[in-house]
Amino acid sequence: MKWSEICIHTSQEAVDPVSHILHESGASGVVIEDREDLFRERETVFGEIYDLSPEDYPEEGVLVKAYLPVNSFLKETVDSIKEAVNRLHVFDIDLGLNHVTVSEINEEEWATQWKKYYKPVKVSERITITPTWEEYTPVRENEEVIELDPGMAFGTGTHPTTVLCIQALEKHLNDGDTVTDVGCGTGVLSIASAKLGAAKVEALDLDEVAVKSAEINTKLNRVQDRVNVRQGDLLQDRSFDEKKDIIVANILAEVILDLLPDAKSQLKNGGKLIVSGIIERKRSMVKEALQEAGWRLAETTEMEGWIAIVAERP
Ligand SMILES: C[S@@+](CC[C@H](N)C(=O)[O-])C[C@H]1O[C@@H](n2cnc3c(N)ncnc32)[C@H](O)[C@@H]1O
Repeated sequence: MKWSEICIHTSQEAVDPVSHILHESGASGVVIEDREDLFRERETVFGEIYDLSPEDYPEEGVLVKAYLPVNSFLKETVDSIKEAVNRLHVFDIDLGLNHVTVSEINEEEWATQWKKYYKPVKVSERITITPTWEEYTPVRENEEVIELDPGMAFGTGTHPTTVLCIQALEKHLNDGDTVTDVGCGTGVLSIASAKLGAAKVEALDLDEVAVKSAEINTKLNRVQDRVNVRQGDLLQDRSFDEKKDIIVANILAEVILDLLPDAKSQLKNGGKLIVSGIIERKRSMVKEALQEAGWRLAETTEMEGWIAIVAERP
């Protein structure tokens, strides 16, 4: 997986709200570089001497840095961070230079760093996701564990949009259902579907790196007999003749709108469409499009500014 560093040059006054915005946007940790730290009197801990280097600090103001995974949501995430920071003006908060830069982190340097933040996570009542390098023993009777090696594809399984989709699958998927996972990334939603009882899952993604990753992960989780992974664009792959009980798509709002006509023709009567990847601002756009096309809205859920919608085929 690739990571981006987002660096916001701001004022001392804005450090807390800016850090909060970054955390809310999914950053695993925030680094604060404040020049005043160079001159602050400090206590030493067990004889440790703080040796701060002035060149690591800005001439004025404070740098607040955070790390975000490079994925198809990165641009949207950065745009919404900028918007949220700009809105702090409304509260009369001085934003200082308010200069935002985004840069990609050298993967090798970062490779060992980010693994520290990626631990087993319980994402729903039944599903826990754990990276392959962590030892994890289930603690509940009906717990299902998904082991993932995200590599370069999207989907550590912990992004709010993925979590919302897994929770929706847990609620709406019945034993023996058939599922199509559009934009499967690491295959996390296909694997979750199989573990929750799906009889057959078609997983597709445009990106060949994602397809490889999903193939590896389905084998790792021993569900390859029920999950068929292939490279494909949306639902335009006509080889999926059989109508499905569920279509799940964690893609951007605009792509979801393109998907609606095909989803309708490829779902059984009463079949469910689970979509996420929708930021709050685009919630009504997607809802209106679904309603106009006759879909019945069954459920809308929200996590950290992201929305998931479950709709029933008209
Ligand atoms: C946000 S990721 C979701 C990955 C995974 N399903 C999850 O929930 O973690 C979106 C995925 O959709 C794929 N994608 C984007 N547009 C697509 C399209 N038109 N057809 C198929 N896949 C697409 C991307 O390559 C990416 O892997």
